Amino acid sequence: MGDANPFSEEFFEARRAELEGRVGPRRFQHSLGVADTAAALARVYGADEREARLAGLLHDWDKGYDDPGILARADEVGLTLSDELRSMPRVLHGLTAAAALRRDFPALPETVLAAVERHTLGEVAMGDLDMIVYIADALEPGRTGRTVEKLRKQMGKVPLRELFLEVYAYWVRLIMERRHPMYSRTTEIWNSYMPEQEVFRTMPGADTMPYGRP
Ligand SMILES: Nc1ncnc2c1ncn2[C@@H]1O[C@H](COP(=O)(O)OP(=O)(O)O)[C@@H](O)[C@H]1O
Repeated sequence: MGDANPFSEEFFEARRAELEGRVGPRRFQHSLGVADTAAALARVYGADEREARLAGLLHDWDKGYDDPGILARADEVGLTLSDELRSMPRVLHGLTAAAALRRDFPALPETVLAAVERHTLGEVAMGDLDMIVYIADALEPGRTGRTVEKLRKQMGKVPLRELFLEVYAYWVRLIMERRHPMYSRTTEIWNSYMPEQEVFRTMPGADTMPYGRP
């Protein structure tokens, strides 16, 4: 089963049914919305639709755990967490899901697992699929609000990376408005997409990871 072709309809349907038992009904509907939105974005931006649909379906695979549960899950799947991440259980489900899915379904491509892993906090040097799932998580039809509606209208109209940065900035604003703690690497991640950093990276002899290696 773990070796089944991850792009078959059987695999998708089996994970869909399993997901329904892992998360509540709203989260399940959200996941289906993210799968569809990610596939639509992949079509528009020239990425692999099947990978996008699958990563969208699986991104909240571990969202059903409560705070102590997700910390236990992190231990169970062998993650080594910094003290900071251990203090932020709400951001861990993508990291644990990627590790658990890699273990339980070894045929899943790393590109899909990376998109699942990065869907909450983002990362430096994200690929198209990573950005697509990050955006789809925020803009699937179940998400509401003026900013979401404005951003949704930009799907397919602005370059993928521009849309990703708009969505990332929207999330950072939300976290600040809600007075939630901000992951300390958020600035590093944001800066890595700024044009100044791109220029820096292309300079001969420049360290391509000026903020240190992950
Ligand atoms: N850079 C960040 N720093 C701290 N918390 C974050 C960051 N990005 C997202 N979060 C928080 O992580 C939680 C889970 O995010 P996510 O999985 O994307 O959203 P959702 O649960 O709405 O699908 C949210 O509470 C969000 O505010």
